Amino acid sequence: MQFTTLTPVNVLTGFLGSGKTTLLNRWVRQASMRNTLIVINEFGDIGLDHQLITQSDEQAVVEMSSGCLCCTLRGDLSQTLQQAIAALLAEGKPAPSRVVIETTGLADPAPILQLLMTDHWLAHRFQLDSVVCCVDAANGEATLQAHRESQRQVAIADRLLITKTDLVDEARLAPLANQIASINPAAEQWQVVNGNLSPELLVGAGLFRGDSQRYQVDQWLKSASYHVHHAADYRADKPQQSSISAAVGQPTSQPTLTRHGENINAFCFCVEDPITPDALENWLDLLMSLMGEKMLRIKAIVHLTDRDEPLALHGVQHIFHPPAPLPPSSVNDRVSRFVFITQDVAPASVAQLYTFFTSSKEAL
Ligand SMILES: Nc1nc2c(ncn2[C@@H]2O[C@H](COP(=O)(O)OP(=O)(O)OP(=O)(O)O)[C@@H](O)[C@H]2O)c(=O)[nH]1
Repeated sequence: MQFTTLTPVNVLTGFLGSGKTTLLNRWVRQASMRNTLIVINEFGDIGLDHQLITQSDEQAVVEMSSGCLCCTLRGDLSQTLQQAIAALLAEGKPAPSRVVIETTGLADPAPILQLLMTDHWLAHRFQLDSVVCCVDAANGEATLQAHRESQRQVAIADRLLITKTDLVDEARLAPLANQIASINPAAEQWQVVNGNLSPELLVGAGLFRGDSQRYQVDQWLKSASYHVHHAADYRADKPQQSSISAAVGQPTSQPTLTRHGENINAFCFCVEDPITPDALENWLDLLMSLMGEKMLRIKAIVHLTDRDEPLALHGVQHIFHPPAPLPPSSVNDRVSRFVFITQDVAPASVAQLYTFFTSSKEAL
């Protein structure tokens, strides 16, 4: 896979009224956002948000209304971008150097990420750079309790912005910050008033940074932010978890229990020895077919028995991006690390399925 020519895409999500448009308006006015194509998805025939974006010659704003990108408009994203880019070129303007997609407040961002991986035209031209999620400081806690979409938006994000912090006391911010960190421990958190935040903090969460021309494996995977489960601890001959996973300083492994009884789990599964390609394929295939809907996001650096260079994997629900080979120098060891963000799937289920395929491989 060739990363260098792909245009970065930032997905801006967050529940209804959480401050997405306010942020976008400030964000795209920054000099570093020149030549950005903004796609705004709104419900209803007469969307308003696109009118709230200050337009200039340096940005193009296109609106996708009458439906939600995560449900009914999936096929339209590719068409919308193709038309918008063709229109820019016809006006003698350059193709965009970045695309920002603002979702509806009720959107599940996972299908939008899937689209970027599966749509042939999109996948060959764009790569996900970051998912930015706004969480309203005043309503965020209640919204998270009540709305599954809001939990999934937080769980899948690379950057979590607590917005409207001018409306609440410091004392109310801490519980919300803890709540969203328990759902998504690896995402950077920032507090924002009226969308005022440096644009540099919102971008650059992808595996490859075009501006630096390098792979940023640690910043992308952030495996150290998660509670770690080791494959060796789940072997049939070793029923007890070792003390490694209970080491001091490990993030909590407590799932975040929502009102609907759904657990968001964010964890890292480590495999010390290189994995056979068959075991990897069988394990991931079964995971996706049994639990795909509940796999919000998977990122992994994988070492296989039959190749020296590590592979980067990125999956959303049932879909995986084609594996990207990385230069061996981009990692420090041969440990495979899989970061999972799941809804209602315990780490033990993922680990035990892995054990099944690896310990019984002679029988397969
Ligand atoms: N006090 C305060 N109000 C804010 C802030 N950010 C946004 N708002 C207000 O909150 C309301 C909703 O903000 P929007 O930016 O439209 O939120 P949105 O997420 O785009 O809303 P939808 O498109 O309806 O989902 C607006 O009235 C904003 O002016 C903030 O930091 N402080």
